[in-house]
Amino acid sequence: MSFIPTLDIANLIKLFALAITLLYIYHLYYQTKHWPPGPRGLPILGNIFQVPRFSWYTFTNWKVQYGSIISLNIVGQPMIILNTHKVASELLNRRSQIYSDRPRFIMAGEILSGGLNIILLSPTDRWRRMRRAGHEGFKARASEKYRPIQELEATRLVTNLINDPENWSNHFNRSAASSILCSVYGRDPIERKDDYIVEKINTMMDRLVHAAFPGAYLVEIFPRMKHLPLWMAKWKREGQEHFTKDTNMFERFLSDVGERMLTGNCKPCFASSLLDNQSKAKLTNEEASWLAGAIFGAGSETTSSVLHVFLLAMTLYPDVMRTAQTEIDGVVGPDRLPNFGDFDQLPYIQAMVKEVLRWRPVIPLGFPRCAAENDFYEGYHIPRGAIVVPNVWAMNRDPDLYPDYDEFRPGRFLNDSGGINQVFSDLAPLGHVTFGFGKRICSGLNLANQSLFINFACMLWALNIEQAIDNEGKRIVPSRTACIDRGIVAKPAPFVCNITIRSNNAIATVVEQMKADKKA
Ligand code: HEM
Repeated sequence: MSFIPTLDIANLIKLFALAITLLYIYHLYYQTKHWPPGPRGLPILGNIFQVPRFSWYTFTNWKVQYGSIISLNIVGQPMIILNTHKVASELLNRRSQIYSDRPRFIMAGEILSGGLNIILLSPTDRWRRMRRAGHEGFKARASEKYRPIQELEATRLVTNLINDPENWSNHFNRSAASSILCSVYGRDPIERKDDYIVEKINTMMDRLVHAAFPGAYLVEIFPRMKHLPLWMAKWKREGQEHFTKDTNMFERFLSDVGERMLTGNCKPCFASSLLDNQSKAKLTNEEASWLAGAIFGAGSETTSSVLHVFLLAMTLYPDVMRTAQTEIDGVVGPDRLPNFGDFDQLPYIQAMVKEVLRWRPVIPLGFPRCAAENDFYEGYHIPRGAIVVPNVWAMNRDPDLYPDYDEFRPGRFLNDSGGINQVFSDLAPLGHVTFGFGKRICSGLNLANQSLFINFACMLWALNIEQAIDNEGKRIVPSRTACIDRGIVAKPAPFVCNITIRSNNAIATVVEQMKADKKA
């Protein structure tokens, strides 16, 4: 009897499959040998099962074990995690010609957005033209023209919090959406968070985030599927239908602004300056429409999530709240709400904006980049096509820059004479890296900073925020860490707190201010 299997056709196929698998594993091993260090994964599947939800915590723990740059293999797709300012600054700022690309999102970027969404675009000529137009609209000087809108929205937010404090989360969502919608499309403030336009754009953003999620669509793993005929690919058919509808919607929003401009009935807004400068900016109608729509999507949920973080910080750090209120009371007094004229005299509130963004970054893993070429960093190979993820959470908690990193302490951004430290550190000039890096740093950071400043100042002028008390008279301390991960944006898990008015005079002043705003 022979123990050597006979080489019939079935055994030949098995042998062939085994050889291919071994070759593939060897190829992967050879390829990954010079990658940055990282946890050992499974053959073929790599580290896919080691990347949990809220993965910024895991990546930050791995920093201790593997260092400032880590590599993972996600079913053959290399992923590089940047854990320190030094490595992020070197790659994303200094080598921006290699690292300004985004990973390819076929469903989200190419089918649902038709290659028109600035956030998902590769650094092509189209991205450059859109980016320039976005910069013109929201650079520091240009953002100042949105200050009246932001002051008005801050008063509205305070009014809503006085009238219905328990619904603070909805008020934050409405307020952020309204403020950015007015800035982008010059619309009147929206009354409800489920406003028609807000809902439409948010639904589109949710669809994009869902589509970009790893594993949501097979076409991301097998890109050739993109070319399947429509009758064979329901997902593609539906994606294209959404794209057509969204494009029509954005074009309608823009043409509506154009019509209001003709009748002299349009407030200055981003869309109106886009239309004024469209030919200079060399944007087609489709491009201009998508740029305005994407900007609303990029700015609304992010800003609202930061307001949630602010409330959590105030609930956990009453001393910080009182220090801020003392500053505001000294500068503003009891008879009017704070406004942007107070900006320079409120350095503690400016520092608070930085600290809220640092303490709980609402995009803890930034927005992914992609290596456009093979590259080497400190002897490690970063392969072309690798997804590059800046671990913003870890950087904002760098113990060398922020020794007590888990504490909410705005004072870290003040100098000895109590003024704001304009450049906190060469590695994190803004004091944090929550707005991203290099050529793709957030286009709306000036608008966002302004909005946070005026909202914090007005809320703290009018309101006290305290821990709620339960039925047994005990304080309800919200979790410092529990959060909701919405795909890219993360915000604190729901919590209760007590929001009360600081004085009756404040109510009267807010009511008067609202009346004046309505008249205007
Ligand atoms: C506090 C609120 C905000 C945060 C935390 C935030 C954060 C970010 C981050 C992390 C990125 C990716 C940067 C990178 O790749 O390095 C980004 C991109 C972007 N943000 Fe913001 N953002 C906020 C508000 C806004 C606002 C209000 C606007 C619009 C007025 C805006 C418009 C954009 C745009 C257009 C991009 C894409 C830039 C590109 O890919 O070239 N963001 N933002």
